[in-house]
Amino acid sequence: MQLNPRQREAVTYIGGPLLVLAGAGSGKTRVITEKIAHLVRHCDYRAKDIAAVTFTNKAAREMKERIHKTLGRQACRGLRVSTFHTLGLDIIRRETATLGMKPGFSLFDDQDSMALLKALTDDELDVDKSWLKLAVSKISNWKNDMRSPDAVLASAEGDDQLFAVVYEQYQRHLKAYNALDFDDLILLPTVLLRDHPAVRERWQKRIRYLLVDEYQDTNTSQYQLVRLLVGERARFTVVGDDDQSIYSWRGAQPKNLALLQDDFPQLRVVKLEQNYRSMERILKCANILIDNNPHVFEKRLFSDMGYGEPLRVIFGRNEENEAERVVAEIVRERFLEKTRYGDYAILYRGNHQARGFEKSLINNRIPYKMTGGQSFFSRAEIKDIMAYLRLLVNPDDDNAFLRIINLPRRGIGPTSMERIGELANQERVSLFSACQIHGLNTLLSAPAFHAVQSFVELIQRTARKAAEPGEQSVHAIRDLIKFIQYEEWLFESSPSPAAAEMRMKNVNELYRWVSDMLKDDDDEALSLEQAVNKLMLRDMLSRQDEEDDGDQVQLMTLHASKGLEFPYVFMVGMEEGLLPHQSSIDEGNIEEERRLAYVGITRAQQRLIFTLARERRQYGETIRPEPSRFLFELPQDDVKWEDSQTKVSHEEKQQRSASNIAALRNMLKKD
Ligand SMILES: Nc1ncnc2c1ncn2[C@@H]1O[C@H](COP(=O)(O)OP(=O)(O)OP(=O)(O)O)[C@@H](O)[C@H]1O
Ligand SMILES: [Mg+2]
Repeated sequence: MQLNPRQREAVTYIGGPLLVLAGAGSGKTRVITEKIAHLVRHCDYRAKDIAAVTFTNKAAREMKERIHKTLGRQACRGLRVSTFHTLGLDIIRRETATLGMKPGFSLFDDQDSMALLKALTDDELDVDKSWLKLAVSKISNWKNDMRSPDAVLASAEGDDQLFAVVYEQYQRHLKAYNALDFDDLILLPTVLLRDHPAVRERWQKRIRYLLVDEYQDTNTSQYQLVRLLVGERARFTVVGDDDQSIYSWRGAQPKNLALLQDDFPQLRVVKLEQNYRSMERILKCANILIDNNPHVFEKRLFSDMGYGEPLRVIFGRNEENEAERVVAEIVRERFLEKTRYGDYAILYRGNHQARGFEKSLINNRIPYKMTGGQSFFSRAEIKDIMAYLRLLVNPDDDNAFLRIINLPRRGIGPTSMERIGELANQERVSLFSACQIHGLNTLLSAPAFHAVQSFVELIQRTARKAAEPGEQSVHAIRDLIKFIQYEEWLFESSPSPAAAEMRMKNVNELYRWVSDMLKDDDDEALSLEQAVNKLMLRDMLSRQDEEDDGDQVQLMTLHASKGLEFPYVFMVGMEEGLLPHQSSIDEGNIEEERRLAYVGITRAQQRLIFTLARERRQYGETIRPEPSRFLFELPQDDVKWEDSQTKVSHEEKQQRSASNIAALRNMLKKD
């Protein structure tokens, strides 16, 4: 592939700081990878002198692969390609002594931070979830703005005074726990480099050239880190697009783009104008949409990939039907056009929207991969309940047994477990069988023995009921979850009631999922054993594929899709309240949502389909959402809305498409 003249200029210019400012798909990331190769091949740089920073782990992985392909693995040794946070962690790890930290620190995620804040405030204040969230975000913002607790305490007014006190305590406790939160990963190295000239010099020598992708999403402390790392020599290239700035909620400052020019007067700016990713029509729609936002920088973007087909808008009856229709579309195209599953991406605003799509893909046996957001089956609560189900269908499943024998707690401790284990070994039977061996009572304490007995009875009783067809087995599972008081256990063991509620919602979802399989109306009802195996297989497959992007439909949030591209894209949930998100509507922050829509649209290479639901369940009630305002901002000549005829004929169409899928599936099976 030939670089165009502007790209070549950006790649070969190493005389001073460089900013590449250009729209989506114009080859900014490409410039970064080519430039790394150029530095190693033609300039006096070794791979280990170079660091490249991207925004997500996935993007870092992809970038590394691209460079490996160009330079070969060997030549890439020591090259740092990572996210800001990983780079920060790297610096912290090597500088624990200067930082006055004990080695072996732990990292706190948002949930941990919330739990700590709750513990700190519990005695004196009666705080609710939204207060805690506000506290977390205030503290995060202060950290991103590099303001220490002391500085905040000195200047805080009104409500902020209380938050400042909490910030100070929170920070003290983190230190006592030898723990860091997410924002510390940037803040600590930044402060360290700022205050210790010797350390700063060491790192400036270590990282002789710095490249930053998605520069528009850096926040103040990240920008300071960049400044400190590049120092006076200012050997760096940053690339970005102000129209794709979508992280203001994490303190990202698109104005950092302008700031760069002030801080580095010798900055060279290169603009790229050709988009090599998308068909012209897709690009036109993206450009027209984003024109509704005010602009600081003038940018043009054209494509000569051909005009392409119209963008489409598809309606689902409800959210389930929306997911079914997307999957039907994929199945149909794959059959008719011989496309690959891996060519499809389903993009949504929030992770909670993914569930229905996962379900529909699984039901149709379509491989998929979910990026970011935790996949359903890796959640602890799902693993717990799955372990119960596995034990019901296979009492000899020792792993399942071990997971749940004392969960929820029933007083069967490690000593008892050891004894049961020894007995099982001795008799060469499974743990569950060992629990039924005469003589176990002499090995365990009386309470532990009784607990084991009632556990065995519970499993046997439920397994008998669950082996009956349809309704009966569904009830058996429902009764089991109630009987073990799993919900109460979640509330006891979760960091917050909100977390417990969310986990219980997942459990209910799994329950609904299994029930549907057990009492399928079209004679396809599965036995519990079949259902459990199907789910397990799905789980194993998805784990196996965690690292490799095989031929799988990609599921991710719009935020996570930044920088990526796919031949066929579905932007789902195109409704007021979802995109733009309700909280942004309330806060009047539509511009950021529009940029998010722009990011989504510009991921598509050949085909783009928007979907939405006519009805959606939300907090227990059914709402009838309005189509997203962004759909109306597109040039309507280029958008084909699915005709919204009367409901009856609409449903007829649904049925027809459902029976079409069944037919297609049968044909594919024969393939
Ligand atoms: N000169 C070129 N000739 C042909 N294809 C190119 C050229 N430059 C880039 N491309 C291709 O265009 C696509 C988009 O490039 P890239 O991902 O680098 O764009 P980007 O500006 O980083 O986009 P985004 O803003 O979405 O991150 C990639 O498939 C890339 O390989
Ligand atoms: Mg990019």
